[in-house]
Amino acid sequence: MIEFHDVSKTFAGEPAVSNLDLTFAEGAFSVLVGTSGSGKSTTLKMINRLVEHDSGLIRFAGQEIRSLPVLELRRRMGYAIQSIGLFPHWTVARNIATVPQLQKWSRQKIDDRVDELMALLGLEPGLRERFPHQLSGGQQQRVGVARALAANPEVLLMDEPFGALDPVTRSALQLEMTRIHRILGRTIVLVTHDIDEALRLADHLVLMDSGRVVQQGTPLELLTRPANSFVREFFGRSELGVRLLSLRTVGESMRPDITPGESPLRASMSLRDALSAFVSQGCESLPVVDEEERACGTLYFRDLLIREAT
Ligand SMILES: Nc1ncnc2c1ncn2[C@@H]1O[C@H](COP(=O)(O)OP(=O)(O)OP(=O)(O)O)[C@@H](O)[C@H]1O
Repeated sequence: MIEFHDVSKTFAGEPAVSNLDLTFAEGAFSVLVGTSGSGKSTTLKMINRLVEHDSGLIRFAGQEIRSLPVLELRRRMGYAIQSIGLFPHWTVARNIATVPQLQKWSRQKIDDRVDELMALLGLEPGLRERFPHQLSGGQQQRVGVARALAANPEVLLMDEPFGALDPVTRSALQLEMTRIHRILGRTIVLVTHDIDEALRLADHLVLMDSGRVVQQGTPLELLTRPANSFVREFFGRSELGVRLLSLRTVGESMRPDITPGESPLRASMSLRDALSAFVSQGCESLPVVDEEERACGTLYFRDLLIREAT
C-alpha cells in the first residue's frame, strides 16, 4: 500500500531520517515507535507530503507520491494528530463533516455519515451540536478521528493521537481503535513513543532510532527476537505492561472460536503465564480449555496486549 525505498530527509544539514526501507501493507495497523527525535513524525508526514523527502522513492498504491497532485493524495489519506486542530467555532457535526463538505457531498449524505461516525466512535448523538470547548479531551480526540475518517480515506495517518489523554481515556480509545480497525479493515499508520500503546495496537511494528529503522516485524518478533541490545533494552521498559498481565486471566481475554492445537492454555491461567507460553512456543494464537479440559476458546497474542480501561 505504502512503500519507502531508500528514503532520506535532512533539515538544515542535519539528517532527520536516513535510508528508510519500509512497507505499510494494505489493511495493516502499522505503528512507528521510538525515542523522541528518532524521526517518526517526519516519516509519517512524508507519506502525505506535509514534509517532502530529499531522496529515495515513496509509493502509494503503486504510484510515486510526487506524481499525484498533493490535494488528491491528502484526500485519500485521513490525518489525526495530538493537538486535534478542531475548528473552535464549528459544531461537532460540522467539524466531522469538514472534508465531505469540501467535496460537496449532499446534505443528506453528510448527515448520515456524521451519524454513522459518531456511533462508530462512541459519541452520543446529543453531542452533535456542541462546540469543541464543551467536550472532554477524550471526546475531542474521538471527533478528531471521526473527522479523519469522514471521507472514507484509503489510509489513516495518526501522529500521537492519544498523547494528551489520561491513562484511562487513552486505554479506552486504544481499544476503540483496534475495534474500528477490525470493522473497517483500513490501512493505519500510527506514531507513538509509548511502548505499551505500540505493542497493543500494532500488527506491524517499526522501531526507529536516530532517523533509522532498527527493527520491524510483529510485536511478538520484536519482543522475542530483538535484533540487538537497543531493541532488547527499549522493550525491557515495558515491564509494567507485563506485570499488569498477571492481574487478568486467559478466560477474560480469549475469543470464543475453537481452534485445534497442542499445548492448550487453561482459562484460569494468568495472562502473564500465557505470555510465557506464547514466547516459548513462538506462535500467534493458542487454544484454551476449561477445568474439564474441554476446548472453550482461543487466545490471540495481540489480545494479550489490549488492556481494558477499567
Ligand atoms: N521542520 C523541522 N525543521 C527542522 N528540524 C526538524 C523539523 N522537523 C523535525 N526536525 C528534526 O528532525 C528530527 C526528527 O524529528 P521527528 O519530529 O521526526 O522525530 P519524532 O521521532 O517524531 O520525535 P517526537 O516523538 O519527539 O515527536 C529531530 O532532530 C527534529 O528536531
